[in-house]
Amino acid sequence: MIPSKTAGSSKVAAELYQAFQQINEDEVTGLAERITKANRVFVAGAGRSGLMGRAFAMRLMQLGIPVYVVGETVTPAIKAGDLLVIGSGSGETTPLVAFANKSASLHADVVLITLSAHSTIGRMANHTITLTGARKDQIDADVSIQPLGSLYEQTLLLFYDVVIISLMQMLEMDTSRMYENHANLE
Ligand SMILES: O=C([C@H](O)CO)[C@H](O)[C@H](O)COP(=O)(O)O
Repeated sequence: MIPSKTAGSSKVAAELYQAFQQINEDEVTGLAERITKANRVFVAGAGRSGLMGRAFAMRLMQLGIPVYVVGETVTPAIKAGDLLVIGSGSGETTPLVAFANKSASLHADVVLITLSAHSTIGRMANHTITLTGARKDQIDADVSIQPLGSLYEQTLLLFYDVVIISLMQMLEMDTSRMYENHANLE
């Protein structure tokens, strides 16, 4: 579908607002609690979904939470007691299926944030959080004027940011303490 020339920004804002209204607050606090209970947090995702995961990992680090991005050279082995957070709209992206499988076999906690709760990763995860949006392969779906999985990826980023706010409350952290952990080699 080719978007019309008018009102693109207000349509994007409206569909993002609608997608975000579907988010259950219990899912936000539930993920925040899982993060506080985990020994370490591993964040995984591919492509644009992975970029949102990296942004989330940065904020977790600034909160003082031990966190790694899967695929980085300094990322160690996942173990029982750790948490793997996967952001995948399809829940079918091949390397992420392998990460979920390996983590589950090692008894790490696996959480998937997705559009597809019944996907391959959804069936393996200990917990699945379902967001609203268009899957990247549903190119004719009438869910969004944006291409591919953009609406899902934006909603994922905002969901991650709301989890950070919940963690700030739980850990009694404020933005000035988080700023102390901000990168200074940039
Ligand atoms: O980069 C992506 C693509 O541009 C879709 O908008 C996806 O985020 C990437 O392909 C990963 O897909 P999912 O695992 O299905 O989120």
